[in-house]
Amino acid sequence: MKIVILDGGVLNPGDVDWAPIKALGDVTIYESTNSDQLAERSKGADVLLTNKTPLRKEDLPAIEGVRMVGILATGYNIIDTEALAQRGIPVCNVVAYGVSDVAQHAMAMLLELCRHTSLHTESVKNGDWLKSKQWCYWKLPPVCLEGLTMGLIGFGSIGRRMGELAHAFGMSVLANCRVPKDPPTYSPFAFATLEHIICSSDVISLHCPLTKETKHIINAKALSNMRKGAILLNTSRGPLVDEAAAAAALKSGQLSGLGTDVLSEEPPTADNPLLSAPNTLITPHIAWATTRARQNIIDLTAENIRRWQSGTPVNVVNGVSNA
Ligand SMILES: NC(=O)C1=CN([C@@H]2O[C@H](COP(=O)(O)OP(=O)(O)OC[C@H]3O[C@@H](n4cnc5c(N)ncnc54)[C@H](O)[C@@H]3O)[C@@H](O)[C@H]2O)C=CC1
Ligand SMILES: O=C(O)C(=O)CO
Repeated sequence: MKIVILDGGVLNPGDVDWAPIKALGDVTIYESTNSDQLAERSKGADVLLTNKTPLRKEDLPAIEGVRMVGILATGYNIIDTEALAQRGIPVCNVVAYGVSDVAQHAMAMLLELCRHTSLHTESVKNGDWLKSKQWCYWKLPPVCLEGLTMGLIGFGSIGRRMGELAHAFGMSVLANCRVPKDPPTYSPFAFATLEHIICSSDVISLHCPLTKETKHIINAKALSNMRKGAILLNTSRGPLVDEAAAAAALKSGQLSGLGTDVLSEEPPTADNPLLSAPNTLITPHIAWATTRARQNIIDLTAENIRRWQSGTPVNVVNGVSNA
């Protein structure tokens, strides 16, 4: 079996082990691949693996002969899954490889937005404490999470873990997802409509996939309906948020902070409005990138390929059960 990894460079710069995938056949690993290189590199491949290299309808002729596509990630918005389904090509993603990893990243941004540790460390190192007339000073008062409400949009693997972390910090938790079921045992917790979450949460954290329905789920209207001074967290996908509207809300104080690990374009262009927005933390899509989570992706992808090969595919996101 010939397996081609189109963009293995980010997933494995050398600190995790491709062995579980290499054990399955003849594996070729490319750092990254652009659309012009797709046809040549996919030639003869049975399995194509991509992390963020798009596979759109117009790319289908270039991947003629490929029998299975694996995404080295959970989110699969870079792939036209329907077009691949029409060709009978199953697309499998990696589920729950780094649930705590992503939730902890969202929580790290929330804590930084509430406790301002970097802001104050920078101020102290710049000499402000030496010059202070008082034994203590602050540039912004710290905020305590206990008693506040966390609104989760998306309550799958990561959203649920985020709910547990929020609960551990003494927050009430509201959650919205497509099919509300299996409520957690902690309290206070409630499933809620999107509208209710928008207007009743102190912190809103996004954990749903990017789809036609969720694009700009946080738009100017949603932002204006939020509590004054709410905090927004996005570790899912950049286009869930209308970035121009979010930047305006940060400038006006309608949002008191934004923590985002993702942007609408990655890498961003210099004119992205969030790059200059106040009270905004931006990390370069690294919530998933612990070594343990990246090794999990490799191990679970190998299992996806094995299951597909044996005729009992799992984690198929486009309904094609065999090829
Ligand atoms: N920043 C990073 O490094 C990472 C980001 N992600 C992103 O996080 C997202 C969530 O991951 P998981 O929790 O593992 O996925 P999951 O599939 O377990 O959960 C997704 C949840 O979103 C809900 N959902 C779907 N459409 C919705 C809608 N229109 N409105 C409200 N809820 C909706 C589903 O019902 C489900 O509860 C992924 O789709 C991916 O985009 C995932 C891993 C790493
Ligand atoms: O797994 C995902 O969806 C990520 O965003 C990391 O690649």
